[in-house]
Amino acid sequence: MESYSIETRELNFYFKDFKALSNVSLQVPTGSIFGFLGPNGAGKTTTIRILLDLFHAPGGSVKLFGKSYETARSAILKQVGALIENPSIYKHLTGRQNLEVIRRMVNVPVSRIDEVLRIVRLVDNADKKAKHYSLGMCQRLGLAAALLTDPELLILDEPTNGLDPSGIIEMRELIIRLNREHGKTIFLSSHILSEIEKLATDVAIIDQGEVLYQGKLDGLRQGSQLTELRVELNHVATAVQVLKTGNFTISEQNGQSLILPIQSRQEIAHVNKLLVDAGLEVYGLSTTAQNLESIFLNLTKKLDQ
Ligand SMILES: Nc1ncnc2c1ncn2[C@@H]1O[C@H](COP(=O)(O)OP(=O)(O)OP(=O)(O)O)[C@@H](O)[C@H]1O
Repeated sequence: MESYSIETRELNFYFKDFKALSNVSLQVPTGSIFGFLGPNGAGKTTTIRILLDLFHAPGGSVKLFGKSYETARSAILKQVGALIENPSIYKHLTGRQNLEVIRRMVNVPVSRIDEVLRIVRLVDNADKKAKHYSLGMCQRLGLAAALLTDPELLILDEPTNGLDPSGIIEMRELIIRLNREHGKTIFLSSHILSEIEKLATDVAIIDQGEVLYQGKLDGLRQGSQLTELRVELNHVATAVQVLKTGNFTISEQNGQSLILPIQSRQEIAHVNKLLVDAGLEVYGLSTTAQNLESIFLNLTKKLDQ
């Protein structure tokens, strides 16, 4: 049986009258890099705060390593390292001194500082003041701090946010190394599909507080029967109106053609008939398999309709 480092059931969360999370149930397999993907405002940070016991979701349940915070709070927190957006770093101290401040709080041997500096590849800059660090180096220092206790699970909220391309690549490689070489289970949030796609073994997609998909990334591709239909015709604007009236969603349009997701061959015939019956001239109909980006967009767009 698969074991889960994180398991939540039916998490609901309100900010006053606003429902930020709706029945969020997650299962994060031990050993996975689990991508928690959703647009801005989807509820990722709120979920992460609940996972770290910073917010409480009444009625729902949160288990980390099969234990709940009510009975095993300190045992759980010893096994979790977190990086939530920008880490708090004393800019007037060096990287090493920053780690020393935290080391004393978490009470691990001094030798661990060199170990984590090596893991995040900051050894050469360890004695520079943090005010001279790039954002990517600050993020890696934050991760080094989270690694001091050698936790089993890392929870990272948008760890590549704001980084330049080389910082993004370094952070991505670091996350993969932490998973493969150091055996960490990694839960990481992002609003960028291509980021998650390059890293994650498993994924959950959240939008407007609801989990829309959960499972392997490949399952998302295979599970989606959707393909895209490109229609070339004479009056695109009129065609858009006709198809919207027929309950189709248009994903793209330009002067000569439009693109819409379709689920079956019958829908192709139906689209064609609607357009011809409306007096339009259809010059071409062609289908392509949807890429992951448009599967994601379609999933998250459905809720807005
Ligand atoms: N303190 C708060 N008070 C009221 N509403 C809030 C508060 N914090 C978040 N929200 C709202 O709850 C929803 C979920 O926010 P959350 O920060 O969890 O989203 P997110 O997926 O992490 O987005 P982002 O990537 O933009 O941080 C959003 O609509 C947000 O505006």
